[in-house]
Amino acid sequence: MTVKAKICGLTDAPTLDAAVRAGAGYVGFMFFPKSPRAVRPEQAAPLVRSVPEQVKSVGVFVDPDDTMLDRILAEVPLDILQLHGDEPVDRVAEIKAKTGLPVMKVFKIAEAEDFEPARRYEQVVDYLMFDAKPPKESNRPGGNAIAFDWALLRGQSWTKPWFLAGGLTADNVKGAIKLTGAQLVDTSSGVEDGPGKKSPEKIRRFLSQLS
Ligand SMILES: O=C(O)c1ccccc1NCC(=O)[C@H](O)[C@H](O)COP(=O)(O)O
Repeated sequence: MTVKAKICGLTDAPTLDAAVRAGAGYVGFMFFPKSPRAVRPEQAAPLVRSVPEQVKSVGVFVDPDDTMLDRILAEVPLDILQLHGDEPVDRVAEIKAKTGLPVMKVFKIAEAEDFEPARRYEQVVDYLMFDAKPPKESNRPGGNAIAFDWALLRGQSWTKPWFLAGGLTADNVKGAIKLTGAQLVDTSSGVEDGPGKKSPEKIRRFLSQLS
């Protein structure tokens, strides 16, 4: 199976186009206002509508309430909801039932025991994502350009598809895949010239490493 990538934190048509043309399987849009990659619903809507059917549009949320989900989903035709906050398992199940959309739950990893909660969510979610635990000083739970110790994933098996995320770049993604066996990878900072400034060239370089 070819490894598929999610390019996260897209905010404009040129970089979305670069990701789609270079073969991204998933494209991500940030609905966390403190993120340097945040998009407003009216900004995201035309971008998501332009995405071809074979590429999945992922909305990234941090502990969203129903009002926020209703408002954004009324405008933006997302395919998958990525939950990047501290959503408990029953809230994740509620969001999935309420929206009818596949959900991806993110687990922030620094040591082996950080995988344990994922076992409780496995039956409920459609995808898992393993990302690095954010540094204490960060004002966001993801998109921090930090990798965790990928060796922690060795020997683990999961019943749902899972993404490897955190600090992935064109220079390290091949090694990360080799070490972990990941079939799905995610990057944001690694394809930027600065926080929130996606680079079409870096997106193409990253995706070229997967073929
Ligand atoms: O990217 C953000 O600003 C962000 C903010 C709050 C929650 C999640 C966020 N990003 C989600 C992603 O899926 C990122 O791609 C993932 O954390 C990896 O980021 P990076 O280490 O920058 O590649």
